[in-house]
Amino acid sequence: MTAELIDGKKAAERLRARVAELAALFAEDAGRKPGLAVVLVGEDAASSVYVRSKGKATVAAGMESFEHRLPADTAQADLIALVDRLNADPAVDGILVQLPLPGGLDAQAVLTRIDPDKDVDGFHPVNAGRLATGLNGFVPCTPYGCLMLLKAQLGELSGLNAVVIGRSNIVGKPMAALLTAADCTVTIAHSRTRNLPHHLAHADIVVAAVGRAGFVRGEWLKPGAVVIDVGINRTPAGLVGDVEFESAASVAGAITPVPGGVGPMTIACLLRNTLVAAHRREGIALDPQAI
Ligand SMILES: Nc1nc2c(c(=O)[nH]1)N[C@@H](CN(C=O)c1ccc(C(=O)N[C@@H](CCC(=O)O)C(=O)O)cc1)CN2
Repeated sequence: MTAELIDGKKAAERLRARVAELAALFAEDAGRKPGLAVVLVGEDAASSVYVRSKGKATVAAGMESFEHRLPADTAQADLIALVDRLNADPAVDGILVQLPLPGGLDAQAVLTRIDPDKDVDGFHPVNAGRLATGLNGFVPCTPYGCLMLLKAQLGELSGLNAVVIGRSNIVGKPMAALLTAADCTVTIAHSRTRNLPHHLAHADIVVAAVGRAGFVRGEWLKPGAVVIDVGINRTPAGLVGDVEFESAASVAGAITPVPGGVGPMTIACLLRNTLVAAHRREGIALDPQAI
C-alpha cells in the first residue's frame, strides 16, 4: 500500500470536540442547550445502532437528545403528526428521521414535512435548492463530511477534476453540488455511465457512493488520486466499501478506509448542523465555516 490513510475517526473526534466547545458557549448565551430530535420507525438493526450512536454523541457534545422510537406499522399520518409536533417544539433545533423507513411509508412526504430550518439532515427540497443555488441552508451530513476530509487532505480544491460515482439525493447529488461550489470540474457517474475507467483516469478526486462492494478497481484510478469511499457493504468477509481497497491503495495518493473513514464524519456533521440550527433559531451569530 502506498496511499496515505485518511483517518475519519480522528477528524470526527476533532469536529465533535469543537462542536462541544461551541455548544457550551451557546448554552451560556441562550440559557438552554441545542436540541436534536431523532425519529426511528421500525427495528432495522443497523438503523437502531446509528440512532443510539447519534443520541450518545448528542449528549456527549452537551446537547439535548430527544429520541422517538415508533413501531414498524406506524401509520403515515401518525409519523407526520410527530414531525408537526417537533416542528412546533421550541426545545428542538434539529429533526432527523432515520432512513430507510419501513415499506409502506412515503419517505419523501415525511422529509418534506420537516421545517427546512430544523432539517439538519439537509434532505428537504428547500435545502437541496439552497445548496444548488449557493444559499445558506443545511447540507446532508455524509457529503459534507467527505468535503471536510477532502479539504483537510488537499487544501484548495479549485480546478481539480472530481468524479462522483452515484447520484442519490442523500450523497451523490449534494456531493457534486459541494464540489462544484468548490470550483472542481465535476463528473457524476452512475449505473448507465459508459466506460467509467475512462472518466476515472482523469480524476484527481473520486467519491464512490454506489452501494456495491469493491465496485471501483485500483487500475481504473489516476495515480495519486484522493479516494473517498462512502460505501458501507456488509459481506461475509465483513464491512467493505465501494472501492477495492487493496488495489486502490497501491495507486491512490490517499484513501479513506471502511470502516473508520467517512462513516464517523456523518454523525459529527449532524452535530455541527444542529449547532448551526440552534444559533440561527436564537439569532446568535456563528460562522459555520469556522467550525
Ligand atoms: N436520516 C438519515 N438516515 C441515514 C443517514 C443519514 O445521514 N441521515 N445515513 C446513513 C446511516 N448513518 C447515519 O444515519 C450512518 C452510517 C454509518 C456510520 C458509521 O459511523 N459507520 C462506521 C461503521 C459502523 C458499522 O459497523 O455499521 C464506519 O464507517 O466507520 C454512521 C452513521 C443511512 N441513513
